[in-house]
Amino acid sequence: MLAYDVILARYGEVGLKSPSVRRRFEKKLVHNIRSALDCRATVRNGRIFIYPDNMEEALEGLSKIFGLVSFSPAVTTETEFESIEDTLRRYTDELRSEGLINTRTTFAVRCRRTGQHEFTSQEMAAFAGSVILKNTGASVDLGNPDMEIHIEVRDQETYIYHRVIPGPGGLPAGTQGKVVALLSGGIDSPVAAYLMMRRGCQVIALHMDNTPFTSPEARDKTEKIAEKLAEYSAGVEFKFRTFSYGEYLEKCRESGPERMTCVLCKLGMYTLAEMVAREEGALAIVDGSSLGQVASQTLPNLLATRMNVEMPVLSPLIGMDKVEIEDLARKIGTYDISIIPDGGCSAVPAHPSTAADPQRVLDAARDIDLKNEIIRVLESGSERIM
Ligand SMILES: Nc1ncnc2c1ncn2[C@@H]1O[C@H](COP(=O)(O)OP(=O)(O)OP(=O)(O)O)[C@@H](O)[C@H]1O
Repeated sequence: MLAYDVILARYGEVGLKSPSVRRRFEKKLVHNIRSALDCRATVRNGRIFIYPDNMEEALEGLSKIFGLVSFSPAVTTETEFESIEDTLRRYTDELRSEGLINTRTTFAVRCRRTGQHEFTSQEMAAFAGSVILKNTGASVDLGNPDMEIHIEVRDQETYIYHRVIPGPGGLPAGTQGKVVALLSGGIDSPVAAYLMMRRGCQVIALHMDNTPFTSPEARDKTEKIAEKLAEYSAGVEFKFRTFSYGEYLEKCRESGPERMTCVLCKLGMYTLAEMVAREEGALAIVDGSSLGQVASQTLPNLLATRMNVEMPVLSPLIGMDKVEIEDLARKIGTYDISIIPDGGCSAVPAHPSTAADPQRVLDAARDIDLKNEIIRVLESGSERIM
């Protein structure tokens, strides 16, 4: 492998902020990178320079740092024609031995420059191009090359790289405040939590354990999903709390209309989520609803299940198709855990209500003494797993 000594990382939206917000975001981004990789990292002129001990591990780690648009492992050399020529020769020798460049391939040099130099960017690109051409026999194609080789001249140091690895985008974790994310063992809610984390939120993941209506596998799965999500939270605490919810669900079945069991279950969840959010200093609730996907996610039911809460309930998947959600779940690594069979929930009635009438839901909530039941769930305490 090439003897890379630094990673140049780029950030997008952070760069659009006002100078003071930008400084705060940059600081957080660097803090998160250092926590993930345990290495030196600094910001200079709109780039983050990262000096890891283990390059491959670092590249893997950076793919989970929100706020990064892309990053490139690079070789540093002095801004002298001789050193650049020498380094380019070694660099392209290595590319040749990896089969990435040869007499049948085309390349282009892209040069960027900051600082005062006695050459222009075009002159440097032309110089580098002629070195590469001589060393590899590859030909130049500026319009549609097989490979781009980048030369970034920054004052007295020059960086050479050819890989530009896409980052996850978004905003640095921990810059947008806290949310409580309702996490089931299903495919959707982990993706919803991930999307809010990508927008910079700190997540308190909340799981209602529906034992005896659900199996121990359902809870174990959710714990594994939480562990996976926590990988995207370097530099920021990720909490996972579970509450025993089975007794409340039993009360819904006993004292509520059968068809409304799922609606009352969800109404209770959002009610509990809001109480936990107040305890945790969170300002919103996140769930994995996607309009019309299942019986509980019709517009009337979305309205009925949120009637008790004042905080915004954010549903980042609301307009997404199942296939899109599944693709994202695969990409972030939660899909394979979510599809482990767990037996589902045995409290679901044969014909769940798909268009619950708000007034009837409120009446049913009163009949089962929902608020007090949920306060009891809250007071019986949660298990903090992470
Ligand atoms: N046991 C639970 N604990 C915490 N949150 C839950 C639980 N069950 C459901 N939720 C939340 O309610 C949302 C809607 O759940 P519902 O069962 O209607 O849909 P779903 O398509 O099965 O969702 P998912 O795929 O996320 O499980 C979920 O996306 C999740 O955010």
